[in-house]
Parts: sequence; C-alpha cells; structure tokens
Amino acid sequence: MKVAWAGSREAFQVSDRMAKLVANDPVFEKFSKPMLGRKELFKNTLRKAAYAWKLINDLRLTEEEAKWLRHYIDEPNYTDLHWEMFVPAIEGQGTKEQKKKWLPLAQTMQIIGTYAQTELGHGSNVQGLETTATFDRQTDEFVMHSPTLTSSKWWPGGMAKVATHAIVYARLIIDGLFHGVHGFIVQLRSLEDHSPLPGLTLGDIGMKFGHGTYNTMDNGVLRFDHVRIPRNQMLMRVSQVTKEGKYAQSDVPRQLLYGTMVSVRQTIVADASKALSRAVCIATRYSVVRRQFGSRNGGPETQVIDYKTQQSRLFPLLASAYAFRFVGEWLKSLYIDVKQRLEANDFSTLPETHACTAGLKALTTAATADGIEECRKLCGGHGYLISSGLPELFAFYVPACSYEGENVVMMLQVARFLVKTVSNLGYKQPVGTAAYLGRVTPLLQNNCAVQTAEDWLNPDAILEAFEARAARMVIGCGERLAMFENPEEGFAELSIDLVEASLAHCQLITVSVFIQKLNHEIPGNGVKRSLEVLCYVYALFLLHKHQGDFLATGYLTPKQASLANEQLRTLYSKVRPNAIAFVDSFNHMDHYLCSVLGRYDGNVYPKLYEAAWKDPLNDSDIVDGIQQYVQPILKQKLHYAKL
Ligand SMILES: CCCCC/C=C\C/C=C\C/C=C\C/C=C\C/C=C\C=C\C(=O)SCCNC(=O)CCNC(=O)[C@H](O)C(C)(C)COP(=O)(O)OP(=O)(O)OC[C@H]1O[C@@H](n2cnc3c(N)ncnc32)[C@H](O)[C@@H]1OP(=O)(O)O
Ligand SMILES: Cc1cc2nc3c(=O)[nH]c(=O)nc-3n(C[C@H](O)[C@H](O)[C@H](O)COP(=O)(O)OP(=O)(O)OC[C@H]3O[C@@H](n4cnc5c(N)ncnc54)[C@H](O)[C@@H]3O)c2cc1C
Repeated sequence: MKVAWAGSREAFQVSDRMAKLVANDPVFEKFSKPMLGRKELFKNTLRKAAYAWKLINDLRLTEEEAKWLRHYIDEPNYTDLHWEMFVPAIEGQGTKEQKKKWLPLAQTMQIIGTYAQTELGHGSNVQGLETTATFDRQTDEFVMHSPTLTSSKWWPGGMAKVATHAIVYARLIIDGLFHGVHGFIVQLRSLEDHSPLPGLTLGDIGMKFGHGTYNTMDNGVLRFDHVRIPRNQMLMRVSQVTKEGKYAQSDVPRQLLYGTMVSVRQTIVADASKALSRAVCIATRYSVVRRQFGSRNGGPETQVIDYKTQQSRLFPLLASAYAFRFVGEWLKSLYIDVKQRLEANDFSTLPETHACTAGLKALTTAATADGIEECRKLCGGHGYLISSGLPELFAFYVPACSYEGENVVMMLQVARFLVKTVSNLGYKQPVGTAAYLGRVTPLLQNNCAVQTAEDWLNPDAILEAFEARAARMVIGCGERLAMFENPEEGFAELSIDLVEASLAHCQLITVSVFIQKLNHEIPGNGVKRSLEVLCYVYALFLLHKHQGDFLATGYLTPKQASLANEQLRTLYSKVRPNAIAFVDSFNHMDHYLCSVLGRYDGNVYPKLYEAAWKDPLNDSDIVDGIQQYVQPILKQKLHYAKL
C-alpha cells in the first residue's frame, strides 16, 4: 500500500530517504517553533533554508529529492516562491535569450526571485492590476510605477526581506495606449549588501493567521517610484515590444501569461493529499488510543474509533486523502503533457487543463481545509493543543483556499469552460474530462438501475450516477442561461448554480480517476481490494452528502439514495480493521507529523504529559506578573459590591 500511495517503488524510496534525512538532522527540529517570536522564527527559517541548500549541493540531490527535502522540512519560506513560481514564470513566459540569461542565475540561486502579481486593491481580477510599466523610447527602458496606494504589490512571499528579484505584473503602456497586463523581471535589492534599490519601498505585510507556520514567510509590500528597467526585462514569449516602441503579439495565446498559475495549481492539488493524510493519520491513530464509555465489569472502555459516528466522520476523510493523492498524480501527468505541447506551440489542450487545475485546486483545498478542522474535532479537547499538530497544520493550510485563485473564482472559471463546451455541442464533440457531455441524451433520459444496497458496489453504477448528476446540472444551467439576452448578466445571475454544477463536474473527475486507478495500476490483490473499499466510501460519501443534487435532477429515487447510505455504513465496518494500516501507508514519520496524538508507537498520554512541561510557563512555579498583578488582588480583601 505504501508503494500504491507513493505511485511507484522508486517514488517511495526517494520520499522515504528524504523524510529520514530531515527527521534525523537536529537542525530541522521544529517542536519548539510555536514558542518563538516572529524575528527568531524568521531567522530560524533562514538558517534551515540555507542549510537545506547546502545539503542539496553537498549531497548532489536530484530535483525530485530536493523537492521532498523542502517538503519534509515543513516550513514555508522564500525558496517556495523562487522554485515554484519565479523559475517557472521565466521558463514559461521568457524568450530563448531571456531563459539563457536568467535561468542559470536562478537555478544556482545567485539571484532569488518571487512572483509579484497581487496588489492591495486587486488579487482575483488580474486585468484590474494598477501598477504601470510605461515604455520610454528615448532610453529603451520601462518605467515601473505604483500610481495609487491600492496599486502597492501586496502578499508576494519572500519579497519583504529576501528576494533580490521579482516577476512583477503590470499594465504595459506605450505612447499612452494600454496593452494589457504583462510580466517584467525587476531587480529589488543590491546583490552586494541586500539593500532595496533606489525608488523601491519594501516591507513585510504583518503577522498572519496561526503562529509558527506561515509567519516563517516574509510576505511583502512593494511600491515603485518611477523605477527604470531595461526593455529586455519584459517577459516576451507572448508579446514583444521593439526598441521603436512597436507592440507585437506572437502566435502564442495571451492566456499563457497565466501559465505559472496553472503550474502551481497543479502542485497545490498534488499537495492537498499530503496535508489531509497528515491530519487523518493523527486522528486515526489517536482514535484507536482514545477510549470513552462502554466499560463493562471493570474492563477497558470502547476505543472511540469503534463508534459509528466517529467512523462516519473519519473514514470519508481517509478515503478523500487517497482520492486526492490519485487525482493529484493524474493531474500531474495531464500537466506534463500540456507543458510539452506548449513548448511545441500546441495550445489545444490548455483550456481543459486550466479548467481542471482551477476546479480541482478549489475542490481539494476546500475539502482538505475542512477535513483538517474535522480531524481536530475528532481528537476532542486534546486536538486543540498545539502539541496535537493539528492547529498549526490548519493555520498553514487554510490560505490555500484563497491563494493561487480564490476557490469560488476558480469554480466560476470551470463554469465558463463547461458553458462553452455545452454551447458548442452541436458541432464540436467534447473530449477528455468533458467527454461525458457528448453523451447527454442517455445521461438525461436513463435513470439509476440500482435495486439493492449491494448494487452500489459497482463502478459503472457509480460512474453513471456522477455523470448523470453533473450532466443534468450543467445542461440545466446552459438552458437557463440561453433565456438571458445578455449572457454575462445571465452568468452573474446563475453563478450560484454554476458553481454547484462545477463542483459536480470536479467530483466526477475525482471519482472517475479513483476508479481508473483501480482498473489499471494497483499491484497486489489485497491492496487492490482494500483500495476498492476506500473508492466506494469516497464515492458513496459524496453521493450521500450531495444527495439533494442527485434527487433534484431526478436521476435517483429517495429509496436508491437511502440504499447508498446503507451500503456506506457497511463499508465503514470493512475499513475499520485496516484503518491503522491505511494511515501507516502514508509513511509519515513522527518528525513530520509533529504530533503527540499521532505518534507511531501510540504512547500518547505519557508524551502529552511530558510535552506540557516544556511550556515556558512551566519554567518556574511563580511566573512573571504574579507578584505584580495577582498578589495585590489577593491581599486587598475588597468585595466587588463595595467598589
Ligand atoms: C509547510 C510546507 C511548505 C513546504 C513547501 C514545499 C514545497 C512547495 C511546493 C509547492 C508550493 C505550492 C504551493 C504554494 C504555496 C504557497 C502559496 C504561495 C504563493 C502564492 C502565490 C499566489 O497566490 S500568486 C497570485 C495568484 N493569483 C491568482 O490566482 C489570481 C486569480 N485570477 C485569475 O487567475 C484570472 O484573472 C481569472 C482566472 C479570474 C480570469 O479573469 P478574467 O478577467 O475573466 O479573465 P481574462 O479576461 O484575463 O482571461 C480570460 C480567458 O483566459 C482564460 N484563462 C484564465 N486563466 C487561465 C489560466 N491560468 N490558464 C489558461 N487560460 C486561462 C479563461 O478561460 C478565458 O479564456 P476564454 O477567453 O477562452 O474564455
Ligand atoms: C498566504 C498567501 C500567500 C500569497 N502569496 C502570493 C504571492 O506570492 N504572490 C502574489 O502575487 N499573491 C499572493 N497571494 C495573494 C493571493 O493570490 C490572492 O489573495 C488571491 O488570488 C485571492 O485574491 P483576493 O485577495 O483579491 O480575493 P478577492 O477576489 O478580493 O476575494 C474576496 C471575496 O470576493 C469573492 N469574489 C471575487 N471575485 C468574484 C467574482 N468574480 N465572482 C464572485 N465572487 C467573487 C471571492 O470569492 C471572495 O469571497 C497570497 C495570498 C495568501 C493568503
């Protein structure tokens, strides 16, 4: 199962080696992080990042190994933006000459970059960005300027204190004419003494949610006061500006300017299963250790994992972790394919890839963020302790619902893709993830054939149910949209239904990828049978949760919906004996989990007790402030009624 989770034996070995490397090195200790102040926390992260870079070079780690190393170090920092956004932006949007000049510098970290798109006033609406890049023909330069307070760049990670360079997105202006938003490579700091270059205001935007997690990152604010950069620092794969000030667009579609976001959204989907599996591992192990009620004749109480209600909250999350792992793997292969096509100037699959990355990013991050919080509740009161590992994980994870495309905004992008697909149905056969929309007639006419709970243990029945629900919701939206004279008005009016239809479409993708995975790639019958159980749990849990959709679209009868729920309860009993094996298969080490409740050895209570004594408040019996503020109250002998 560990191999099935990792994707291959080689993938398992690489990640396992890196997990052990990090866990066994005292530099990467992280248990004390929540006790550090911001400055110490930040410096500590700089130290770890520098040491990691040294390890990567000394041990000659491959790109894959380096990624896993950074993952297990488990502290967001400037290198994330450098590797995940700055470098890909140059790769995807730079010309050959630009790549030749900038990539070697970035790949050896002689320069450190960030991705400066969002502004104080605009994040989602990229076309609404206000920073200007005005071409000056006399000097062959662009003048970068922040004309308003709301045009201040706001959020870019690593920008406040570390990055020497940034890809800055700004409105291109030539001779007073606006030519859309483009990316520019801008140097921010001196490579000699790290001071901000003249004309730039740079700072940190302040503390963020949680304590020890995202505050390791220096998210920054940046303002330009007429800062000049050479013309050849505009990323010119999509559009070019000549030294005469002529603006030209190549055959490459404008959407490629958004390509870096496609790449990172794909990574975010692949990473969702890491965060969810981490929370599920903690909650499952603890649910086996924790006992409440049910003691007979002085015997042990019941393990809380044996309560059906605990299972009904925990096991769907376990199944979701596996579903997200497989859909992440699938999306990665879709992305690798589109990347190769884009390099060869084939842009045909970009719209579908954009819809998949946007929608699955929204689906997986929302479910993971909610799932981590559910796991905290599944651990009862102790889940609220930092030493459970869950509060910090939650604080680290929740912004994923906002960054790289706010989730609702992303679902509306999926909706645009679906509406376009439906309106083209007469003359263009949909392919890939939208192919089911080409079979609308049977999907709209046939109803579910399930008659017993057992009938739900059938991939075809499940797939057809999810296809019919998505098709009916999408087509329904399309029909109602057609009644509006102004399509944009209609889209806005129906946006709530469109977001729901998009979610149905994305859930169909996750369910069908899980089923495909079972059909083709699982080594070992035992592993395959166990994963089949999780696949059914995932699908029937979604069906139960959204049964309103399945009933309202008329595909299911109430009886069939209740049979699905009956089967789901039976499936929980099949998951129970393997629950620990399922979470051990994630291969999360204690160092990575950083959780007393989720320890591999199950030795929870003594370690919980021990962890409490490490709190700085327990350094002495009488702490600072007691004599000054508490003792006087005790000694005054006043009664509040007399005050
Ligand atoms: C604790 C452990 C840490 C360890 C870490 C270890 C390793 C790290 C690994 C990975 C890192 C992973 C995650 C990162 C971690 C943390 C986060 C850090 C950084 C975060 C960065 C950011 O957030 S960067 C800013 C991101 N901003 C956004 O996403 C903005 C969202 N808005 C948009 O994308 C768009 O503007 C839009 C989609 C809303 C479009 O708006 P609209 O005005 O309607 O569109 P346009 O007119 O501009 O264009 C419309 C046409 O373009 C198509 N389209 C839109 N987007 C794309 C796209 N991306 N690709 C292709 N096509 C696109 C759209 O379909 C329209 O097409 P048609 O015209 O044909 O219909
Ligand atoms: C931790 C973190 C790290 C980040 N790192 C970076 C970075 O490195 N570089 C960078 O450039 N940016 C970064 N960002 C910024 C991030 O990309 C934006 O915050 C994100 O894209 C959301 O945009 P917004 O803040 O403008 O949200 P808004 O769009 O203002 O969202 C507010 C609300 O409005 C709703 N809404 C907006 N538009 C619509 C619409 N058309 N229809 C319906 N509802 C709508 C949203 O659903 C949401 O509920 C980071 C953000 C965070 C939290």
